[in-house]
Amino acid sequence: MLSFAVHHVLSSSSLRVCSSFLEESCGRIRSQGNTCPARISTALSRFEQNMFEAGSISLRGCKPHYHSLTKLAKAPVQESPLIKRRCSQICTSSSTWSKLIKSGLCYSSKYQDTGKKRIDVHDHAHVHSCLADSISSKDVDFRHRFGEKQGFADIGYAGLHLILGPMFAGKTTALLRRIHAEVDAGRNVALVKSDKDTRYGINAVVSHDGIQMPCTAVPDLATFKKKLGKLYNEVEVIGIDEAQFFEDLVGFCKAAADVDGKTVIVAGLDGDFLRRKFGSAIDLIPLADTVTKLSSRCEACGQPAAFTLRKTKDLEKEVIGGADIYMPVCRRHYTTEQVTSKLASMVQDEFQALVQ
Ligand SMILES: Nc1ncnc2c1ncn2[C@@H]1O[C@H](COP(=O)(O)OP(=O)(O)O)[C@@H](O)[C@H]1O
Ligand SMILES: Cc1cn([C@H]2C[C@H](O)[C@@H](COP(=O)(O)O)O2)c(=O)[nH]c1=O
Repeated sequence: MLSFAVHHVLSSSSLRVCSSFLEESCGRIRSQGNTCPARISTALSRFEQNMFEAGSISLRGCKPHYHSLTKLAKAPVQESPLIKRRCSQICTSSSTWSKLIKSGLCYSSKYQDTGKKRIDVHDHAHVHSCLADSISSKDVDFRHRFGEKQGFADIGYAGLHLILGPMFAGKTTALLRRIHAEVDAGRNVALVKSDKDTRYGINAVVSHDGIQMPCTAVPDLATFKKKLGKLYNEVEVIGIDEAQFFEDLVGFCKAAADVDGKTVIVAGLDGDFLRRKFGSAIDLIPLADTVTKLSSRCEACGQPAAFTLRKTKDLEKEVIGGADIYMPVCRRHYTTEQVTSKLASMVQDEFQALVQ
């Protein structure tokens, strides 16, 4: 199976272009009398980038390919994480490949703007079921682009997606739905939340409706990465809930999406009960591919609610809780209720002072 895949990869025109590019780069490096591994690995990175941009076939796990690169580079070339992560496309035998194309489940086209090759796969679930007998699910890897029709995959897509909004807006529900879609598409997914959120159990992301999925609960995202260890490289999609509580959110998400080629889906509060910025979820907006601000229903009037009102007198920024402490409200009721609750607490304080 693997040798078939390698054969297919090696005979593809995109690889020929890229391997001649590498040959040329290595030749140039050698003619300059420089066999420094760092230079060779720079050449390799450029090669990989071209390979990726030529955009059709994954070299994942193709050790013989690295063997031939080693020969070309005249230096040991390790399987690079970039290839593993960014070229996660369809890696299968040529016969299965043509079967996919012929079946009409998959077609090959070019991006109109760049002329680069693009593979579209229709109905990934159907592809899986049709080909289950001839390939293992590990051999086929479909990438989703959110916002596009379900089941219509755009391959090679890494990115950052933000789901923001007040409490009870459906942020966790939306996150879990997206994560489920990724799991169904056969991608390796890891879900993480802040360990400050102990409301509905610690090792699961749970929505206010009780929908849940197992997760890792950690104090910060560096700990999450450390906990995953080598597995981090295998993860293709990272879901983050309660993002407002992670101090290292921006650095982690930036590296995961930009450098490590992951799809990162972040759900969290944009503002606190006083409508101040909460944590650094909103600092991700300039870095994000998509930003969705969800709204809830105002508990006072049923209109769309963009804000969270705290029902208690507590003034600390972080107070973990649910409907016992918070309610979603519209602009009108946020303003009036804030004033009312401030007045109520002032009266209560005065009263306490009098009776003491
Ligand atoms: N005022 C409310 N109190 C309790 N539950 C609510 C309230 N408004 C909406 N919900 C429920 O919460 C669900 C959304 O939960 P969830 O996805 O966990 O939201 P979020 O993560 O944005 O807080 C809604 O589908 C709804 O059933
Ligand atoms: C508004 C606000 C909320 N919190 C806490 C309360 C909850 O534990 C989470 C939000 O959870 P959800 O999944 O969005 O429902 O944040 C807080 O500590 N301070 C606030 O101002």
